[in-house]
Amino acid sequence: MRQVGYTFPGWPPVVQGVDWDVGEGEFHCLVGRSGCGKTTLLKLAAGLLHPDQGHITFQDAELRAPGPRLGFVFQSPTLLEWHRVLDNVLLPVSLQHRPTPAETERAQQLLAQLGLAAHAGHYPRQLSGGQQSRVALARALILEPALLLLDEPFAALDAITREELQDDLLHMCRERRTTVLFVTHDIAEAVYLADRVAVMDAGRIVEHIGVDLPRPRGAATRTSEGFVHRCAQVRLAMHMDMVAA
Ligand SMILES: Nc1ncnc2c1ncn2[C@@H]1O[C@H](COP(=O)(O)OP(=O)(O)OP(=O)(O)O)[C@@H](O)[C@H]1O
Repeated sequence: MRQVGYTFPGWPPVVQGVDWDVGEGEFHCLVGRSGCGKTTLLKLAAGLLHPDQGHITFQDAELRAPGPRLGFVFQSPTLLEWHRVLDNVLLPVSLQHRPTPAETERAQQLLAQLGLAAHAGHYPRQLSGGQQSRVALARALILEPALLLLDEPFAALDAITREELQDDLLHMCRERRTTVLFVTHDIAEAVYLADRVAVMDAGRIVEHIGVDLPRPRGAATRTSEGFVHRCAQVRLAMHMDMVAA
């Protein structure tokens, strides 16, 4: 992104002067206070909104090509209640053509990887919140997106389920070398997941913080000195030290 800006008509600018480079296969988290413009920036990245200043370019040939090479996971799972879990996962395929046996097999594999093999024939209302979030993740991955965009996908979950899903997400994305932009207001979540954390304030990215903690990450990461140090660095960039004072 180069000098990207966006203004809703009749309102002050929501995103201003954003420069953001995301390398192929990297995991970037975007943190910031409520209302600072994170979702709007993610929608710009997804092409759901178009910048009225600056530009966004994809160097990855797959993303430049036409077609759905981009996956999106929203804060609520947004599953279709009248479709079974397997059909929800296959929805992006069904919108294009009747799923082939190979695609159905792939959906089943994704569900199995996310611990949901036994739930393929269930309806969303028969699942817990965490299970529904996993289905939404499988649906976003079914077309093997080169870029995955997630907007606070685990915000409504309890702490343990959330940590499990963070590990699932990391594992699935590393395996596929998916490039990820993940919006959260949870600093620990951002540091645990990311290669880089972008800190946003009042429509601008005020700092990009590299997170060089070793991978694969796990329980030991969350209590390591490096992790605590990086969290403190992000807090400082968000001026949360002043709030605490
Ligand atoms: N359709 C709209 N029209 C006018 N203003 C909008 C519209 N959508 C969002 N805004 C404003 O843009 C600003 C940024 O909103 P955005 O949803 O991007 O913030 P956010 O950082 O994702 O917030 P949160 O963490 O609470 O989800 C807010 O002040 C919001 O009121």
